[in-house]
Formats: sequence, structure tokens, C-alpha cells
Amino acid sequence: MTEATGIVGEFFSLKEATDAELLTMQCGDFYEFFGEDAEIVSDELDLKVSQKSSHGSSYPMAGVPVDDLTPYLKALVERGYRVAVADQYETDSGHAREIVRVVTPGTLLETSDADAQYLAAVIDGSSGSETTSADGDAYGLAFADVTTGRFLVADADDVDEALTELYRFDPVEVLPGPDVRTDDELLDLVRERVDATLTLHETEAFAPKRADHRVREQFGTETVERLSAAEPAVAAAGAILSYVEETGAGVLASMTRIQAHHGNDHVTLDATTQRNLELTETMQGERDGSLFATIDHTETSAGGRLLKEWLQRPRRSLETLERRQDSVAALSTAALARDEIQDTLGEAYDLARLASKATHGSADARDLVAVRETLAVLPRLAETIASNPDLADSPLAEIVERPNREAAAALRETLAEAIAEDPPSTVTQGELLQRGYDDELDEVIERHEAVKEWLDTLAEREKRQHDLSHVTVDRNKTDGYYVQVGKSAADGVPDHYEEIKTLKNSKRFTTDELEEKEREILRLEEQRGELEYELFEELREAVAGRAELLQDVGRALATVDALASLATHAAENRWVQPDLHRDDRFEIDQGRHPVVEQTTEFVPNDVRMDEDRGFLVVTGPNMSGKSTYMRQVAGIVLLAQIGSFVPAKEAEIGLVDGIFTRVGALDELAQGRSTFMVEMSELSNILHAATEESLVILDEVGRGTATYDGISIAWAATEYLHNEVQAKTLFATHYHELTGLAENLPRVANVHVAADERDGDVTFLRTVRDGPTDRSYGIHVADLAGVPDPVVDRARDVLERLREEKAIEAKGGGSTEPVQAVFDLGSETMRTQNQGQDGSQAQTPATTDGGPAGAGGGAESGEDDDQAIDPEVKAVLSDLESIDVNTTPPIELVTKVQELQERLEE
Ligand SMILES: Nc1ncnc2c1ncn2[C@@H]1O[C@H](COP(=O)(O)OP(=O)(O)OP(=O)(O)O)[C@@H](O)[C@H]1O
Repeated sequence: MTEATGIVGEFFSLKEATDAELLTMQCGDFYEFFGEDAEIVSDELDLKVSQKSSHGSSYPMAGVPVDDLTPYLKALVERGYRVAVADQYETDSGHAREIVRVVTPGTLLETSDADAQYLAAVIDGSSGSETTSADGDAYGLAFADVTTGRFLVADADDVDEALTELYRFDPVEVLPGPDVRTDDELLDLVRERVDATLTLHETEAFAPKRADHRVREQFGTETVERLSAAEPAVAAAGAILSYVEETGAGVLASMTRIQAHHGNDHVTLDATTQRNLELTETMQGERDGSLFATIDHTETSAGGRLLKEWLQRPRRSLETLERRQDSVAALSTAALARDEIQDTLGEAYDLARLASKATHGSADARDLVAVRETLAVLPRLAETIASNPDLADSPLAEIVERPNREAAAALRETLAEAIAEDPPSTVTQGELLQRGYDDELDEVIERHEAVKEWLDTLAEREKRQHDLSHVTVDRNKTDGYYVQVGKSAADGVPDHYEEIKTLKNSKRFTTDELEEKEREILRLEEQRGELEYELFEELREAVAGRAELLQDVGRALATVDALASLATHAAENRWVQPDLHRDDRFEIDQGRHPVVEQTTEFVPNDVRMDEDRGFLVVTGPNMSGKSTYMRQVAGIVLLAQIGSFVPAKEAEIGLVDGIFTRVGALDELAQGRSTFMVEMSELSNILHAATEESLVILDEVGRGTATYDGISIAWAATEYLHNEVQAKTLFATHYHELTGLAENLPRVANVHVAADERDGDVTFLRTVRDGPTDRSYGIHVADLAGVPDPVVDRARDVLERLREEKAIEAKGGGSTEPVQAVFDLGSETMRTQNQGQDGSQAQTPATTDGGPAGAGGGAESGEDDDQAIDPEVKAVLSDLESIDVNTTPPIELVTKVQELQERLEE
């Protein structure tokens, strides 16, 4: 790349050896970037670029002081760069450098962000490669958070499930396996759904045997066997371990435990639903206003992380949920004890993160003080819990007893004896450790303190002995230790004073004895610094060796914190403990929306769903509160399935295995998919993935296309959900025609959000009542929104006429006569009307539940018509006739109808 020699040459040859986008190389007290790297860094971080000449050429150079590297690295990594760091070391002939670390988004340790920071690997084991698993799990995933040592593996049956897991863990960096790498469609989806850097790690690291070996080496053979994770997931875990090792993050030792994340223990929440329910951020991408921000009252960042994890991974196990509920119930009544617990938790630091720092060797003495103080929190919590009868009887007691309390106390004791009360953040200059911790150190400290004492009292002694005034003793870099005497007294100094400097008002002297003491104190300072550092490192290693214990204690504290947070929210907002069961029943009395109730005078509403009433068609005017009502149901069920109390007067919740939602898509247009296409692919996902035990929320399905198609799709989807999937469903719609379904489908019931209309004024009551409504008040909303009066008035006229005709407009084809499709509510059939110029009408019956209902009339509409029909149109009609509506899946049906329509238009 260049003929540069010396430092610049060394830089470029290291750069060639790494696949990181940027390299920084230590040169003495600075880390330098050269060439293009210097320019990139200067653009990104506003660093000054200078020129470095080498071999007759000059190269851009930008640098940061060694001690300031961390924030720059962090900033670069957050902008998506992978940065190699080359450290300098001494050789016989001078200095050399080698790459010690590649800092990447997923291996950045220096994060101050409280959120989890997952590195993920995903493997497609279904494509007949070596990683194909025997039991058919198609995708394997692994997730590791190097900042806390958390490590999970997950199996996924198909690509959607794999994407759902990725979205759920929201990794910052993803390592796609060999087959995933060549799957452009999947990579695009990953890019679209997950805001992560994609890194191509060496293919061999994903090889099943090698990966399996690595995982066993790290976590032990028994653990791996107990995991019962499929091969692709283990391979993904192995790839992560290899990557963390290769990037030199040095935290492998903090990864002490591997856990299987079983999708079937968890409620399925696909990526769309997690977004639609605004779990951790609103549709606009803001944290405030999300469900998490609303219910989060945690004191510690680890507690916050855990609560968020609960929300993203609700559970299905009744036992787990009831245990959490019991703790929340106890904590919500024991208000004083809860306050005390939260105050105590306020003193805790992030133990899992501290453990990772210790393993990596980057923890300083203050970090070890934080470990000590946090370890002290556990017994205090245990005491508060034990002394309150309600809490003592709850599962909380077991949570705080679970970690090895003795080992924790012993480690705390060691740290208390070792680390100074208020140590500095630098670890090489002494004053880190307490007296009495180490005999040799005590001796050095004693000698050091003695010389310090001699120096501190020297000025007084000199004053007295030589009768001098204005004497001070000090040190600086150039003069070392000196005695400074005011000018007026400077002539009277004794002979053995040797002048070293004259200042404006004083003179500086030294003496043989002072020089001797100076040498001594420098020697002792160095000795003390080195000895303390050595002892400190031993201590840090001892802490690193107890990473698993620290993670256990950290987990216990986080769990208590998350439970106390749920209790606080429940107590402050009058939430109640839902009665959980495995039946097919929701019975919510005066439910409220958990987020909207915070900012609105909320009108509570009931929800009743059971075996005979599993599908609610929700109608009501625009703006009346249909979406809010349905999201409220989803929110309450979700909260119930994290073990939380819920916003209601009383609630019975039958556990669900998944929550699926389809609501208006706002943000996908930019990605080149039409709104309707997105709507249909979401619907398709739901129809495939939901089960009898799922909760499905559909908001306005079919709205993104022509009315006629829209109703047909909504109708067919309802039938399919009702008959085949049998999921508990809430379906909000403005197609009032759908309310007719209740008469034919036994589990469908109509509810509507009521509005009151008096003298043209509409009042939204926000009350949900049984039965359908047939009014939209859309024009009223248009009026409210400021649409000009002539438009609003004309719209009213048009509506009036449409109502009279009970007609729904449908598109006619090309040169043929305009066609109207009429939905006859009375007979529940669709009829098409061909309007001749003379106004005569040819009517064709077409059933809604099967027979052809296409535009343009049927083939049997009479000879005359037959002759008039264009052969192309005829072909379309015959294709239409050949479709078997009863056996064709809904989405295919829609696609076919669309295709036929397009052909007609042509
Ligand atoms: N039960 C309630 N109590 C108080 N305010 C409510 C209630 N339900 C809904 N709202 C408020 O009413 C407004 C409209 O609600 P929402 O968006 O749910 O209506 P919608 O019927 O789905 O409307 P559209 O059909 O136009 O999509 C929102 O601002 C919401 O906060």
C-alpha cells in the first residue's frame, strides 16, 4: 500500500493485518491514526490532523493522549466502526507494537449505557450444511453481553422466529453464519428490523465440531449437555466465543454460565408486535411514553435491564408468574419495607458489569470499592425482608438467599480489609490499599510516611534552627524538592544551602540531606506504587475469580429491584393482581390502558371473552377509542404475563402463548414496500403463526386497498381466524358489513365504542358496549380537523346518497360499463350491478362465502352480454371461476384477486 517506513510503515503493515475499519497505534503517550484513518477520525470526532513525513512523503496523522482513548473509541464504535488497538511494548532494540484488541459494538466494555449490549450470532442450520440439526431446528442463535457476562442460546424453527428473537434481544452487533451470509433477503430483513452492525467473522468459527468444543471448554461438558440446545445454537455460541476471544476483549472469564432461551417458555411477541405495543419505545422511537418507561421505577441499572427483559420476554409458566405475583403482592402492601428496600438498592452498583471489568483487568480500586459496597447491600435487603412477615413469607426471601451468602460476605470482608476508603482512580500511584493488609507494604508505607513527615516538618525545623523567616518546602518537576526562602531572609541562609534558582521575591535552595531524602522518597514512592499495584492486581484477580458469585448477587438484587418496581407502580396506580389460569377466558372488569391512563382522564372498560365469545368485532366512530381498547387488552395480558399487576378493578386472564398485532404501518414506505403490502405480509404472518391459545389484535385490516377488496380480505381473514386458527381475536373495523358475521359465526360477537350524537354534535363516550354500530362520524372528525366547510358539506351529501343506496363502490374495468357491487345486508350476499346507459340494470348474484364475486358479472349473465365481452375479460372470468375459495389460503386468494384485477384494468 505504501513504501512508508518507521512508525508510519509499521502502522500500515498492522492495518493490512486486521480487518477492522480503523486502527489506532500507541506511540509513546499518544494513540495515533495515520493516513485515511486519520482523516476519517478527524471527520467523525473533530480531531486535528497534522502531517507526518516518512520516506519523503507526508501522511495525515491524528492522535489522542493515551489516557483519553476510551471516550474516542466509544464514540467511533457507536458510529459503527470496528477499531483495532495496537499497544506499544519494549524490545531490545526499542519499541514495537501489536494489535491487542479490536473494539466492536458488541465487544465494547467501556459503555456507560444501562441497557444490555448483546452480541448475537445466527446460523441457518436448515440448508443441508454441516450445521443441520437432527431435530429439525432450522436456526440457531446465541446472544452474549460482554459487559455483564450474560450468555444465552436459542433455537428457532424458521426465519420469522429467528428474526423475532433477534428483535427481542435487540443486539448491537450480529455475526451471521455462513449460510445466513449469502442469504441477501434475510440480511436485508435483519438490517431492517435490527439496528445492528453486521460483522463477517471467520467461517471456521461456525463449524459445529469446533464450536461445540469451544463451548464445552468454556462452560463445561455437563452444562452444555443439560442445555439441550440444538446444534446450530451451540455452533452460534461457539462462534461468539471465538469472536470475543479474537477481538481480545478479555472477558471470556466473565462468561460463566450459558442458558437456553426457550421460545416455548415465552410468549411469542413478533418484532412487529413488540413495536406496535410500544414496549420499550414509542412508534416515534422515543423512550418516554413507552410501556417500559411508564412502569419503570427501578433503582439500579441492572434492575431496569431485567424489567425490560421481562417485558420483552413475557412468560407462559403459571408457576413462574404466580411466584412473581406473590412477591409483587407482598411488596405492594408492605409500603414502608418497600421504601427501605428501594433506599438500600439505591446504594448498589452494577455488579455484573463490575465483574466483567474485573475479568478484563480494567476495574480500578474505586470499582472494587463499588463491589464491596454492593455486596453489603444483599444482607441488608435480606434483613429487611426477614423482619417483615409478609415479605418473609413471599418468594423474596428465597431470592435473596439464593446466592452464596457466605462467599459473598468473605469477599466483602477481604475487600474491606484491603482497599482504602477513598482510593484514587489511577492504579499505579499507590494509596489504593489499607494499612495492615500486607506486612511488606506496611513497612514501605511506614518508611514512606516517615520521609514524608520529615519533609512536611522541614520548613519549621529550618526556621527554628537557622532563625529564618518565610521558609517553605515544596517540590516541582524541574527543581525537585527545594527550600524556598523569602528574598529578605535569603542572605541569612546557612552555608550548606546550595542555591538552585532565584525568583522575583524569593530564592530556592537545596541541601545534601534534602537531596538524599528526595532520592529516598522517590524510591519509596515507586516501590509503594509497584507493590500496591501488584497487590491490587492480585485482589482484582480474586474478584474476577468470583465473577459467577457477583453475577448471582447482581441477579438477586436486580430481581428484587424489578419486583419492587412493579409493586410501586401497582400501589401508586391502583392496579390489581390478576387471577391467572389456563382457561380460554378473559374477564377484565373496568380495565384501563396502562400508558394512556397516565395522561388522560381514562374511561374504564370491561372485556369479556371466552370459549363462546372468542372473536370481538370492534366498531365505532373514528377517534372513539377502538385502537386504545384493543391495545389495552393486549397491554393487560402482557403485563399479566410478566407477573405484574394490571390496570383494572378486577381481572381474570387465561394465559396466552403469543400476542400478535397488526396496526397501521407508518414507517415502512421508506423501505420500498407499499403500505398495503406491509399490511398483507403482517396479516399473513399472523394467520400462519397464531394458535388457538394466542391473542390477535387486528386494527383495520384491508383498509389499504379498494373497499371491495378490503372487505373481502377482512371477511376471509375473520373466517379463517375463527374457524381454523381459533385464536382470541379483537378486530377493529370501519367495514360495518363485518358486524353481520356475528350471525353466522358462533364465536364472533360485536362490541362498539359508543358516541352520542345530538343536534349534529358528536360526543365520544369512550364506553365499550355490546352490539354493532353503523356510524363512523368520519366526516365529523374531518370537520374537527379543519377540513374546509364546502368539502365537509359535500361529503355529508355524498354520504347521505350512499346510505340511501346502501352501496359500496367497486371498480369497473376499462371500457366496460361502470359496475357497482352492492352488499345486501338483508340477504348477506354481494350483488353486482351493471348499469347500462339507459339505466337498466343486470344483476348477478354472487355469494360472499364462496362463489365468484368478481367485478364484471358472471359467465352466466346471458348470451347478449357474452358476445359483448372482450375475450381477454372472458379469460379473466374463467380464471376467476376456477378458484376454489374454500381451499385457497386467504393470502393467496388476495394475490389472485389482485392479479385478476390488474389484468382487467389492462
Ligand atoms: N377509554 C378512554 N378514556 C379516555 N380516553 C380515551 C379512551 N379511549 C381512547 N381515548 C382517547 O381517544 C383518542 C382516540 O382513540 P383511538 O385512536 O383509540 O380511536 P380509534 O377509534 O381507534 O380511531 P380511528 O378509528 O380513527 O383509528 C385517543 O387520544 C385516546 O387517548
